[in-house]
Amino acid sequence: MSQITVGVLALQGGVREHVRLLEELDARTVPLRTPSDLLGADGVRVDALVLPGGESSTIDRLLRTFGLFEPLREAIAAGLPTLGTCAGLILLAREVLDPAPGQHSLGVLDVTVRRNAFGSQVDSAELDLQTVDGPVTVAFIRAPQVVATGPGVEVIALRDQAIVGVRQGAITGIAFHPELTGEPLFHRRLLETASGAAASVRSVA
Ligand SMILES: NC(=O)CC[C@H](N)C(=O)O
Repeated sequence: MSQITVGVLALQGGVREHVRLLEELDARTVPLRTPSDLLGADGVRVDALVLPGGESSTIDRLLRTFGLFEPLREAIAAGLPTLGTCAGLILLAREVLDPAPGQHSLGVLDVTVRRNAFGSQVDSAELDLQTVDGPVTVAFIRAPQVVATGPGVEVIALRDQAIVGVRQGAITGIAFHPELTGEPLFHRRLLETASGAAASVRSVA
């Protein structure tokens, strides 16, 4: 398998832990801050994307300030394999029930989310969850919850009855942080999806 290059959105939030986990899985990573980090002369320069946790309204504002909002939205909508964690899930969502004033989202994942759904700043927890791909140990930090899903969206993880992980095509959104516990399942999946996508592009070329 040729090496996969993952663009990690690096405007704000928990970037380093994603980079470490991806590199442990033999991926190459590039920090994304500007449109030219994402787009080269021949199109999108990365095979996959990670949108990390942090503060979704801040990341949204910086995306628009740096002119990256629209290129990122187009690349994901066109099928670039993407993993969004926590604030990254909020950024992907079609609808945010309780946005900060002026907060936008990319609208590429057909879900409605509620921010800070499990309590406030003090609500941080390391939990064992069942997912469709097996058990994981992950961290929740001021996590959102998915409160509605569109028809093409598969639920991949629940916390009690709350939806905390979803997949739609090549997009995965999770409300929690696997990178903080070193849980590789979701990043491994992202790399597998990206290598499948790269192989199918090569076979039609
Ligand atoms: N850990 C996180 O990413 C928290 C997300 C934060 N509550 C937000 O609304 O953006």
